[in-house]
Amino acid sequence: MSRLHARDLIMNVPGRPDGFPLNLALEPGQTWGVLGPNGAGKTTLLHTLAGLLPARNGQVRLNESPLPRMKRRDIAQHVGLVFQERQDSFPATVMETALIGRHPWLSPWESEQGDDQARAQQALAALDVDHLSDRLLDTLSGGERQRVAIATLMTQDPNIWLLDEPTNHLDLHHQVKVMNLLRNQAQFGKAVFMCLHDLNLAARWCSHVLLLYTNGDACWGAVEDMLVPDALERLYSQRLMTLHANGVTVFVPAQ
Ligand SMILES: Nc1ncnc2c1ncn2[C@@H]1O[C@H](COP(=O)(O)OP(=O)(O)OP(=O)(O)O)[C@@H](O)[C@H]1O
Repeated sequence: MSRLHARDLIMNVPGRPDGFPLNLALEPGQTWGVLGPNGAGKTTLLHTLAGLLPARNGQVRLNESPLPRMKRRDIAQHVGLVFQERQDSFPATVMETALIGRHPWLSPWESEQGDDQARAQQALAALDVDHLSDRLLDTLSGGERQRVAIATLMTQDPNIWLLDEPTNHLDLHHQVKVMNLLRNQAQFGKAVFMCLHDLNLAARWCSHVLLLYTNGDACWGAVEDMLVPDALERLYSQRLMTLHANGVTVFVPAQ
């Protein structure tokens, strides 16, 4: 089990005042949704939590160790990140890409073993891309590539999963499949923290929500306390209609 803790964290969004410091811990079993308008700092926050960007103030601690004092490989054994944008510099097959997830667990000259292959195979199957194992990544559709990226994170098997808009490019069936998979991972002890633009996915699949405002304000808590129409309308500068169907609350933008 791992715990990632943002302590008085001010992320470094260029040109923006400090805003509200974040004090939150990602605990095993939790599924967090980070919501906010374009430019609010969601990606910046994810990269700061992964130790890829320095904080302007405050700290990110992994099991009480400040991230900047840790080796990248040690961080990668606990924390994994699915990026919003991917640049694949080298031609690689789907299987080779998934196996990159094992690198934090291998010594520098060690190659992947049968167990690593089995993990990658299992992850690709869980994301319905195992039939594409031998295909070059740059021949895949957007949704297939997104599912390979999530399978690579699953192959890495960190305790803390950070995902930047994991349902980007996915059809409805795969949105549901991926959100179920993420929630299952949390139920097995992972902590999941993901940026989302879809309020309804957050409402149905997240246990906790962080609202990030463009001016640096932030608030967070249990999903039922955070997804209230007034707060969401202020967040997006957009009027919403709230509907109830089959015991589910649905938010729809008013015209
Ligand atoms: N290198 C940079 N130089 C200048 N501004 C930057 C840089 N990187 C990010 N920003 C700005 O910081 C702000 C936050 O960006 P970030 O990508 O974190 O937003 P976001 O909430 O993830 O947005 P989106 O919903 O559009 O993905 C944006 O206004 C962006 O233009």
